Amino acid sequence: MDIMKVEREIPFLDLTKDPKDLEEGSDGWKCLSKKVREACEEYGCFQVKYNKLPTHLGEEMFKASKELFDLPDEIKVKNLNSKPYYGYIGKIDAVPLYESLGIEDATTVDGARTFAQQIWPDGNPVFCETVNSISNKLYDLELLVLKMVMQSFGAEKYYNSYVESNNTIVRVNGYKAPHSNDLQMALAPHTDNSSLTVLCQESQGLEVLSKEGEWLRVAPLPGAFVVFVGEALKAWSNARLHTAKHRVMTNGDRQRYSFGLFLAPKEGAVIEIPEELVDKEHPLLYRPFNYMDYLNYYASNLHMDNVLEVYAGV
Ligand SMILES: O=C(O)CCC(=O)C(=O)O
Ligand SMILES: [Fe+2]
Repeated sequence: MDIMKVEREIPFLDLTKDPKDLEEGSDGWKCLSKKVREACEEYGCFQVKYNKLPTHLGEEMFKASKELFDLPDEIKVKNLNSKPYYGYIGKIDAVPLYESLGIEDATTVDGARTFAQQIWPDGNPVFCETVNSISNKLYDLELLVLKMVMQSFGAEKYYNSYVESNNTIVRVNGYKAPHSNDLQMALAPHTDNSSLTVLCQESQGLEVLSKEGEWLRVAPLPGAFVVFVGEALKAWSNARLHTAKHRVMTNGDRQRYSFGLFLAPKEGAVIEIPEELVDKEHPLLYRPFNYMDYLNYYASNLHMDNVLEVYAGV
């Protein structure tokens, strides 16, 4: 008899089951918070179903993404930003299929407009509307995850100031078709530098490295999102939370699209581990550090593994 190999998967959490689960302090909420924290500790990520986000919004976003990536290169490169990883990324020899654009403060009307005016002479109001609505929903989901994690660490008093010291950036990713049957590395393994990332992939390709060193495929479930812990929140948590390396592998003749909302510390924000997360079993691992200085250090040391440990480790 054949023994079927069951593929391991990252945790899946359904937030749409019972509306009471999302009532802060309810039993359902406490139970979900525990699961969220455990997923962030063990995997550094999880898939989640979240009903505040109607599927048509995701479809509109993918349609807009396709139009964006069909534009000539000389237009796309107009998406400039002085901060590293906030603007156009592409034409990288190691990952020639990958292209990405960044929309800073995508939750605000001004943020979406600033981006759209870089790309379209008329500022594409329809695109702005789509980006604003979707990023606000994804932002709500990130805040929910952040609150659950902080509460379960008994560190909820830091929630408001943490939220205030962060802003958002949407990255829209396009991967050219590899035109090969063999899987190609479309995006190299990395961890995100954000506090949290919520990602939506239109088609398969995303893989996550487990703590056991196994690449786990993440299936694109309809209406589901992938939440990743980023280096900023890992640092804040005194490395109680894990950051998972992930990559994109593609083959065939189809382009691939994804987009993500990154919650990340603002310019000037300092990451400092709260005393609630330091004890005998969890000695202090990082000194307080300026996030943007860390990000610039990261950008100029791309060959380095464990940049956070090197930059801020004590
Ligand atoms: O396209 C994907 O599925 C992954 C994108 C990603 O990891 C990123 O933008 O940081
Ligand atoms: Fe990523």
